[in-house]
Amino acid sequence: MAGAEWKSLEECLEKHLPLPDLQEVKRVLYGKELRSLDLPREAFEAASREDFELQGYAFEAAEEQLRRPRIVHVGLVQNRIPLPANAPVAEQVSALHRRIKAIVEVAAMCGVNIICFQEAWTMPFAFCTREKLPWTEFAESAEDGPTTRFCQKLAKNHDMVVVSPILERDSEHGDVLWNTAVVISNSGAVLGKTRKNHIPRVGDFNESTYYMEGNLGHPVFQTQFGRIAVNICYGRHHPLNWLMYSINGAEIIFNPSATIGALSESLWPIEARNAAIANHCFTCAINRVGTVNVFLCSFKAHQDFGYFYGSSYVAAPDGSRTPGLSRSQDGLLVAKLDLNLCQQVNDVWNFKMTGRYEMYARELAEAVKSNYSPTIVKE
Ligand SMILES: NC(=O)NCCC(=O)O
Repeated sequence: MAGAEWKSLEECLEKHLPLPDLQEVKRVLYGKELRSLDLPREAFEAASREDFELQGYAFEAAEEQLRRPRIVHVGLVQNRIPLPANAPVAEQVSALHRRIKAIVEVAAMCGVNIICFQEAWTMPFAFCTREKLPWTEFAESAEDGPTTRFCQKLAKNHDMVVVSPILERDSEHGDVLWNTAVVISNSGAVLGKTRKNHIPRVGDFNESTYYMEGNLGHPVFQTQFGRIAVNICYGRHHPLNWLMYSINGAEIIFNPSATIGALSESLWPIEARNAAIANHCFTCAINRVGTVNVFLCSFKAHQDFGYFYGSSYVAAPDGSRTPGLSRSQDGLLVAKLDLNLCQQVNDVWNFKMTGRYEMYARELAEAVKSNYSPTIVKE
């Protein structure tokens, strides 16, 4: 399995395919071609100084007579952990705050309205270890923890909605831990929070050791720039999880993740993109970068989690998608969306109209009963 040396699928295709073939391959793999965004030169200079990749693309929608375009710029951030996982907790968190501040400043230069960071962005992805300390020390209050206060400043200073996925400690309810995304309005106020509904039970992703299954359902947040929701990591394997955010009106669903090549890299380009198609909305898939292999873990087998392959991308309701960010470098992906595309595609494909939700609801209500017997027709 390739590590950092294999930069991206896109780079590989561009290197090896003759141009006419490349165009056809891209048409099939990525849908209609997206225009590159004309981002400011200073933004590229700052990104290069800070050593992260910057890419930008525009998704267009048809002009309408009665509605003006509903343009929003989203920013997706993927990053390594800047300090080793055995550095003091407070130093690791501060280093991550500094790193994200530098990237958000570039996002502001690019006119980003809504930015989302990777899953559990304030910590190394330590859930493979099954150890409690020091990892539980990274948990914070969603309402007024140091990271939320830090993000509130960013949001207000840059007039930007910030989606901040953290490990949450809920001290008002028995100190329970949750895998949470805090949504901070561009005014700087905490708009609310949403929690990861599905906990992985796969490989070394031993996350039920750390936090509970989300109990907040599928909230959608009305922001000044559009209605957004957050389907955290492993939730992307559950089509009904995406569906419920969409049923509640989400126009953009962020999917902050932490996943490794050996487990999921072949699923990655499909799942969020399929969710955008199936639900007539935009989806933003974000994955962290690099390895974490300095755990203080006593189980040797759990010391090296594998390679987090980045490759963050945005997909649109018409099935088109941006190229992925690098597999190996920190990055900021900026995408200009016209939210009118959601309704336009809905009117073409009609999945919301043709979906037989009432029938599924009735059948599912029966199927979850303990005395349910599946309908199998036999000779
Ligand atoms: N963080 C997390 O839920 N990872 C699970 C692995 C995956 O979904 O690819």
